[in-house]
Amino acid sequence: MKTIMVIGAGQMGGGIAQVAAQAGYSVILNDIKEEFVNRGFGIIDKNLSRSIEKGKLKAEEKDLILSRITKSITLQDAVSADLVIEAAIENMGIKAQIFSQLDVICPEHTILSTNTSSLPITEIAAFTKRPDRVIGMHFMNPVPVMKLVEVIRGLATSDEVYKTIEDLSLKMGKTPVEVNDAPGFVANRVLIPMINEAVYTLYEGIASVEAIDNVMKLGMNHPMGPLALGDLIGLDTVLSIMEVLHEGLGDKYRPCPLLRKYVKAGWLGRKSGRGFYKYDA
Ligand SMILES: CC(=O)CC(=O)SCCNC(=O)CCNC(=O)[C@H](O)C(C)(C)COP(=O)(O)OP(=O)(O)OC[C@H]1O[C@@H](n2cnc3c(N)ncnc32)[C@H](O)[C@@H]1OP(=O)(O)O
Ligand SMILES: NC(=O)C1=CN([C@@H]2O[C@H](COP(=O)(O)OP(=O)(O)OC[C@H]3O[C@@H](n4cnc5c(N)ncnc54)[C@H](OP(=O)(O)O)[C@@H]3O)[C@@H](O)[C@H]2O)C=CC1
Repeated sequence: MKTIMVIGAGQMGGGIAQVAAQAGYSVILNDIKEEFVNRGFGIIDKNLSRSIEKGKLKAEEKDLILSRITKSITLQDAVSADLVIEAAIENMGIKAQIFSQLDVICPEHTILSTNTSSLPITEIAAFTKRPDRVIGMHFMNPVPVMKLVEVIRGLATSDEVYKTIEDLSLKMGKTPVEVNDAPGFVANRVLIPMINEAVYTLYEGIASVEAIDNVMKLGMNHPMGPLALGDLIGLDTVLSIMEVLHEGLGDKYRPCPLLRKYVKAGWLGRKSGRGFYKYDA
């Protein structure tokens, strides 16, 4: 495998492109508009500069890593990809469109993977004529820091494709863990209801934002509180995942009305400058 195309240059796509380039792969970073690709590229540049300041990376290595990343605003560029990692927004309609187009554009050998945080891999695979070459590759946020990749087979995913993705995850410095194709997989089936429950405690006036986060940080040794973590993930993404859990697993996964309200207000967390906390632009 030589060339990896990453679709979606948001916080996840940017992070995935960075670790793939650091692992020595040629990377095509794609988004729908040039300004989004440039924004993703800029964050990678900043992350690498920070690593240089900390003495963890040599200055010349940064240029080499960046030179491996090509910017793209057309899906047609997937024609030269051996692997695609899709990290566009958490929306089945958009993913369906992307996968059906990729299936036409990509050569036969290309593996199509998705970083979806909750949507069924089998359903995404069914939008292609190569379901055996479709797989879930679920990175955690922030990608350069977090070790886990959940690897999720669809019903038809081949053993060869699974093994390739497992090996690639290791080459990217990650630890792959195999999980089954079910709503939210493992990570988000366990994590996101906790965040939703924290929003309910706020909604019901049980404690303030800071108090809720302090309880979980100081009481459970979590590196950040659940509301701050919701802001980091993106409240639109948290809501989308809760909706998938609710639909697939029943009423106990009902999204908190306050979460819906924040998303409707455009308070999406760090990426929009406001969520449960306020952030500098
Ligand atoms: C929704 C899904 O589908 C699945 C998910 O991803 S769920 C979310 C999973 N992620 C988590 O749970 C994250 C929980 N939080 C944490 O682990 C930590 O708070 C954190 C790593 C985000 C920040 O750690 P911290 O100690 O508070 O801050 P800080 O000292 O600034 O950063 C620690 C390191 O991470 C790096 N870092 C922090 N944020 C970063 C980012 N966005 N990109 C790259 N590197 C980052 C820092 O540079 C620093 O690196 P060094 O160790 O090399 O110095
Ligand atoms: N946030 C998280 O903690 C995690 C998220 N994920 C998953 O990763 C994926 C991306 O999430 P995240 O990076 O947080 O989201 P972001 O909103 O940060 O980024 C998504 C990017 O995809 C772009 N995009 C939208 N539609 C298309 C399209 N048709 N083609 C190409 N690019 C498109 C968006 O552009 P625009 O800005 O115009 O919408 C945006 O730049 C989602 O599936 C999410 O569930 C997985 C693990 C963790």
